[in-house]
Amino acid sequence: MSTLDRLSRPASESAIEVRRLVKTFRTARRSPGVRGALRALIAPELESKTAVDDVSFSVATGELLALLGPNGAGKSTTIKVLTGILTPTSGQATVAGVVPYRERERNARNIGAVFGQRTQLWWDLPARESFRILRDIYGVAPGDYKARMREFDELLELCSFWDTRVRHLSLGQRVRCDLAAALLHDPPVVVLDEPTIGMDVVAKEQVRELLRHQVERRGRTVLLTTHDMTEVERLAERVVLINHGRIVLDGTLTEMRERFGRGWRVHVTLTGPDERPCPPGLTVLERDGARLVLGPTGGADAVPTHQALKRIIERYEVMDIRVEESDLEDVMRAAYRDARQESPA
Ligand SMILES: Nc1ncnc2c1ncn2[C@@H]1O[C@H](COP(=O)(O)OP(=O)(O)OP(=O)(O)O)[C@@H](O)[C@H]1O
Repeated sequence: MSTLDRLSRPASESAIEVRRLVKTFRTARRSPGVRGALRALIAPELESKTAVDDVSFSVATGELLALLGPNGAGKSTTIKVLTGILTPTSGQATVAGVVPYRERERNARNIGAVFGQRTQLWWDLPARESFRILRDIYGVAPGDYKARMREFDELLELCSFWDTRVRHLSLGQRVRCDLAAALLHDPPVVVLDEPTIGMDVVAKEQVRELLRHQVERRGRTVLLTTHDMTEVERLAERVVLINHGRIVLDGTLTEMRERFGRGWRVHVTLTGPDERPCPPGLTVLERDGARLVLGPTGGADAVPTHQALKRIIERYEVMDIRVEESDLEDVMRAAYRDARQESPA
């Protein structure tokens, strides 16, 4: 599918469909010591771990979706099913209409994958050689290869290190090469598992810029996992939040803030201590002499912030006033805490 085809497709068509996906791993339980090792060898005691538990979501063509969740939530397992590395225990997944674990080769043409913690390049070869091998594997035409490498170099500044062996690249350089390699065959879908883990701020921004470019200009569909909330804020409009293998929320960033954010607070410094009751619709959350922290009574939507500010200024003699919104890190902390409380023991 060419970039032109992708850009002219209706945005609602799903590029990724995950329906009632379940993945259970069976592993041998090992008791400590030599006896335990022997027992595990002769009569292994198997235990089951359900990493993904009835997960359904879809990603529209040309959309960037962030798959979020705490450590061990089931994000990588979901991504591995989409790349065809893992076969689900039940349920199903399709990527650009192909069932990844049934048609791995066809799926490989439709999907580019980046695993921040692992490289897909040839460890002992210079990065440039890996690109040439991938070019031949995927049959990328020489003109396209040249044009794409030029574009990747402009966005990711690859040429200063692409003659270095992959094993000698720094983490940031290696992931930038991995990204270019994943996009070289122009796949309509890209999945990235923590692509910017351990990167410096400049390298992170380059990767984000490239992803934005891929979605907005190339019409690519991107599924991203990350623990970096700045990344989520800069790139994603929609998020799927999972915990213990189950979906906790599928919605926009605004919906996530509304559900898990603690809303806004107003920090006020008065000209002197003032014991008068606070204005209607507001509650004093903290009081320290002339300093007050006020919040809405009965949820963030109870009073609009501009009304709250007006009422505070009318009631008190104010020296300084500032509104504090809970940031995305706070929202995620609350979401993970909530999900933990709701999850099965
Ligand atoms: N091959 C495997 N065998 C057994 N258990 C596994 C296997 N792979 C993953 N798990 C378990 O499945 C659960 C989900 O793991 P997964 O790697 O999908 O989490 P994650 O959301 O990607 O976490 P993180 O943010 O730490 O990368 C974890 O409890 C993990 O220990």
